[in-house]
Amino acid sequence: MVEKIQQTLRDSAAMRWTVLLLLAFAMFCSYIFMDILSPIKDLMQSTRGWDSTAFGTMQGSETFLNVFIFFLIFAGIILDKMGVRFTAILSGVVMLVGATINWYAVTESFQGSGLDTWFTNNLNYIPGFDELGISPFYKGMPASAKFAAVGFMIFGCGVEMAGITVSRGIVKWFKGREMALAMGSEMALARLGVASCMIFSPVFAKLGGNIDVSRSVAFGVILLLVALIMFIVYFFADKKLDAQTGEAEEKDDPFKLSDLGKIMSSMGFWLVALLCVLYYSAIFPFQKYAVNMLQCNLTFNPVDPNSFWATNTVTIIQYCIMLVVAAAAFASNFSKTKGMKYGLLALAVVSLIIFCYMGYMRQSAETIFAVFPLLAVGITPILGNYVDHKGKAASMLVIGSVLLIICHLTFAFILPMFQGNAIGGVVVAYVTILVLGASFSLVPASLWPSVPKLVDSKIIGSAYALIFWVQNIGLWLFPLLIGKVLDKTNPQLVADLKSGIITPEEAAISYNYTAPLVMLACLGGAALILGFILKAVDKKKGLGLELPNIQK
Ligand SMILES: C[C@H](NC(=O)[C@@H](N)CCCCN)C(=O)O
Repeated sequence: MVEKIQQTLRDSAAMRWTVLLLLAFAMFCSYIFMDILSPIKDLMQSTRGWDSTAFGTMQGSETFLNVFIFFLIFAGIILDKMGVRFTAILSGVVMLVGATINWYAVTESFQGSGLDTWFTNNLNYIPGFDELGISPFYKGMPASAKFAAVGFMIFGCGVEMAGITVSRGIVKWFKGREMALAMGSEMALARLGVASCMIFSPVFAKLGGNIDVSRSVAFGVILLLVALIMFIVYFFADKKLDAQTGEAEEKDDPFKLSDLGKIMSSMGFWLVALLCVLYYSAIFPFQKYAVNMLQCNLTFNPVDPNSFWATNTVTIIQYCIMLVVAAAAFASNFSKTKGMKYGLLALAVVSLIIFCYMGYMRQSAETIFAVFPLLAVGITPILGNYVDHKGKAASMLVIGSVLLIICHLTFAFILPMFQGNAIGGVVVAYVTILVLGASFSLVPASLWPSVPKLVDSKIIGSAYALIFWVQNIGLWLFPLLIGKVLDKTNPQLVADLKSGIITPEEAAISYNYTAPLVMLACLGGAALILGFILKAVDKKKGLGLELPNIQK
């Protein structure tokens, strides 16, 4: 009997976790590309002429095809029909194609090319969409931003397809085993990707003293090539598993259009889906502006370019410290003794303090914001473990929403009060970002494992595709809205920029972010109300959201 169990690849823990590493590393690379331009919004404005509206429209385009052409729903069908390994490779190729277009759009060679002229004169609107005000292009949008948006739209199809494929891949390899931990670990690595891009994207853009934003994007493209290689290696491992088990791919859990009806009739599902779109709309779109928001609100004293703190060696040291924080916090989940656990946590905390101190000494908004996903790396698996053993998922959704509101309001009203106070501003920024990081661990760690409690296990794939689709509506709308609100609520700055009174460099770091931040806090408020409704529905209908995943 034991011999028979040992026969398949997934029965070997080493093999299972190696497969998870392949999938998670592919997602790590994709999350790096997703936010590659976020920490260099100011450089996009000063070197490519992308104002906040152009930046926001380009960033929001990532989800356009998923939302309006229903690509995510098709992705679910492709995943069912063709299986995990085919879809993984397809998503890798789609991401790479989109990213390459995106890269070309921001290169020097695009400037003045035939494509530049064509995009300047064309694609000023999409009939039908423009009338509704939902076009990813507009008249006057810089050609580079339009072409970059085309690439980012294609990339967006690939990355969301990869998201649902990786989730199903994890289920395939970990079902009945450490599935929640595997999902939490995959999310943690994805968050590390965001932290990495916050640190490295500006470094590549400013490498050698001359600014070239396309270098950062090229770095992201290379990583997506690595992601594709990871998926190809996964392909062979997965094929071997199927050969061993004799199973045909994914035939046990097919995606059917009729399943959508079943899912849509579940009130609990809708509450979670709406909470997901509201919460994530206040996080991912914010992530794209956060570095610029800090640049606009904090007073940075220029660091002497010849000093130690201005060198790339410091960047690498700081990144290594970041890895120590992540690894120590992550490993504490697996420690056998209390001494070991607290020792690792103490190491994580001390390293985090050193990381924050270095961010302050470097006077750079990007390294200050990097602690946001970093905290999520450390505590998402810890909270996932808590949900597995103690439950309380609905309560965690409520607490996460409360923290989200507090953080956005602090950024909006308290942080600007510290303008001119270099140390006070950075301390308030760090504390708020860390609390936001805790919120961003509480919600994902409790939201995603709650979905299987709301729908039949046979239609879980369709449920994730649908929830991602609903979420993508917000992820498309809010980057765009933030950009528009920024330009509308800073009319003097926009006018001064147009008339040349201030330079693009000055304009890029002088926005007042109060209005967009209040808008994001309102999203948190709506998520909080839904959280309370969900708790009440859970109590009344016995959905089991507050119960542990692992029943003793
Ligand atoms: C697991 C979850 N992933 C998502 O929500 C994806 N739809 C990625 C969205 C990113 C869009 N820029 C997560 O990362 O918590």
